[in-house]
Amino acid sequence: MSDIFDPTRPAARVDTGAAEAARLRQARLTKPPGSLGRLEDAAIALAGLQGRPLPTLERVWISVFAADHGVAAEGVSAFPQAVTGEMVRNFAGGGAAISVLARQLGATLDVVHLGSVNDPGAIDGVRRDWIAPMTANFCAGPAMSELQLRTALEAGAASVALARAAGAELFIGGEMGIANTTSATALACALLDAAPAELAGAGTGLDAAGIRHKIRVVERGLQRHAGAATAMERLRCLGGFEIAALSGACIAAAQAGLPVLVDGFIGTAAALAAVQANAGVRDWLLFSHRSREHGHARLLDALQARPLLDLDMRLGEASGAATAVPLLRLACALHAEMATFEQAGVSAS
Ligand SMILES: O=C(O)c1ccc[n+]([C@@H]2O[C@H](COP(=O)([O-])O)[C@@H](O)[C@H]2O)c1
Ligand SMILES: Cc1cc2nc[nH]c2cc1C
Repeated sequence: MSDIFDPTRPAARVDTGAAEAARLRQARLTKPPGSLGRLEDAAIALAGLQGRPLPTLERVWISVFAADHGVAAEGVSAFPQAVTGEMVRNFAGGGAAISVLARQLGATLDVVHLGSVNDPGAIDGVRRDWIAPMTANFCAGPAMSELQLRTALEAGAASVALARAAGAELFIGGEMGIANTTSATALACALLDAAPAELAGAGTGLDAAGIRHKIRVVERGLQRHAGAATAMERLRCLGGFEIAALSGACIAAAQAGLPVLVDGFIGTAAALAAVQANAGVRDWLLFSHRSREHGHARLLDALQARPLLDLDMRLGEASGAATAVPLLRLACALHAEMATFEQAGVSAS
């Protein structure tokens, strides 16, 4: 495999033989066929993705990418921009939601700082892959230069390479970036040819007037970048460093044959950009939850994705994906450890 990250290189093939073996096993387990519902589907899907009839999820890797957004200057978030850099420290210090969830899961938490306005310098436990303090305000020009987009995509691919080297069986990408729901909304509108009012939501907690203002900001961005015709160009003009890193991670994981569990609204917008750039990526994506963020359901529909959970979460940081891991682990354990009708001497239909 080449070391140079090429987003257009095709995704790996899913092992349909392993998935079929898992399907046959499910039919022989001591339960009415289909009675474990989507836990059965999850085990079968993971078997195909991991290329073995008995999938496991012992080693879970979580990368959280953090970056600031120039569009924050338009007053589109309920929180100040300084929070992005402050939360980077909190991730590494163990006090953020994802820090707790990762500890509970025994998962690796990889924190990647791509840029924030209050540069804290080196922080223990944070990988610094600095691009710039923030993106440019997309109302005024492209959010990223071509080099910045490439660097951000590669940051995601580099995290996937680390996950693989650590033997990860599942990759989870998360994000932190004040104003990034505005970026993700603009990107999603461009990718889906949707109106901002259909996709814009409260983010960290805007009121109705705040959401109306956010819609106008997204409209200005879309007008400014109406000429962006490809998924990657839309990502460059309207996205963010952490969003592009998530897209790069989805693509690199799919190319390497590592399943990805997608998080919330921002993660799904990044995944959609990845799939539009490289269609085979879709096969490698599992969807964890439906975020409370208004536009998430529409994004999930566009990807024909049915997430496992619907808990009104809207935090980001990979928190929704991490919360779904215990369910996936239960699906694997049921699949591997239940007795068959034959073994248990139970009469089949
Ligand atoms: O993941 C989600 O669905 C989600 C929904 C709303 C907000 N967030 C988080 O909130 C931040 C962005 O919100 P905002 O209002 O500043 O655009 C960013 O750090 C995200 O991780 C995340
Ligand atoms: C405190 C805080 C934590 C977050 N984590 C992800 N997005 C966030 C936004 C805020 C404001």
